Amino acid sequence: MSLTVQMLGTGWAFSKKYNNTNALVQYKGYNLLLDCGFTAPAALHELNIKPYQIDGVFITHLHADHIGGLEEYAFQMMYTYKKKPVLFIPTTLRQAIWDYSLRGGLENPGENITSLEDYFDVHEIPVGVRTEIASGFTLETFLTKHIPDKPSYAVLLNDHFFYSGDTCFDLKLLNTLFYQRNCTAIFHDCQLFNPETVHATLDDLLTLPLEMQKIIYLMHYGDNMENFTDKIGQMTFAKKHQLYSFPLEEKSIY
Ligand SMILES: O=c1ccn([C@@H]2O[C@@H]3COP(=O)(O)O[C@H]3[C@H]2O)c(=O)[nH]1
Ligand SMILES: [Zn+2]
Ligand SMILES: [Zn+2]
Repeated sequence: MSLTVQMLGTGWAFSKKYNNTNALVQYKGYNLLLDCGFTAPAALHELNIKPYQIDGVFITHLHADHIGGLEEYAFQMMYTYKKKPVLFIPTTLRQAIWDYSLRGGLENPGENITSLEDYFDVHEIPVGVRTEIASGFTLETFLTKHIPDKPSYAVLLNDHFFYSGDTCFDLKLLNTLFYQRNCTAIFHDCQLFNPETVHATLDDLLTLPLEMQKIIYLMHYGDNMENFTDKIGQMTFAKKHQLYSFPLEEKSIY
């Protein structure tokens, strides 16, 4: 079986060219959306993908380029398609995503709509626990070094496909993924300028061994990406809308 990835966008938070870095991952017929930023509804429309074709959404953290499209998604699914979508949310983000991000727009006391569960079939994901989200499809989260005291998570699918979300350079995690967990694909955020702020810089990623670079796909990059196409070593720039396919063995938590 293969896992396929299609990036709805590959840009940084302020990109005006590449959309938000959000990904549609398909495995055994299950469509998982990794993050749903403010450009995601338009990006899905660009790909002629309807909201109801998504089987579940996973959220890495609460920045708008990762959750800003959830209000439209929630309203569309409730009022247009009359379906309750699945939301996979790291346990530590479950209350905050409602109280501090979605409640203002989604709460409707007059209709007794007062919680995240009124819109979503909510599945909390405990960090570091390999969780089966669909038959043979497992998801495991890692706390990333992004904004101090604001939890942000990376995700590992079926032990082999890693998606960084937003993180600073974390050599220890990358070594664990590559040498111990035998990762075969690493989609990683990449800040094209120095010094490091709250994302891994290209210069830091270029210090990685070449055999690791060969499986790294760079995303969450600036609009000046085209100035760097010959400056990324053995790594690859992930491109918006391109389909990437990775063979995966079946995984179960049993
Ligand atoms: O301490 C901070 C907090 C934020 N920021 C910027 O705001 C952006 C928010 O989305 P993002 O996480 O994709 O990227 C972040 C950075 O571009 C920053 O440079 N330093
Ligand atoms: Zn971001
Ligand atoms: Zn962020």
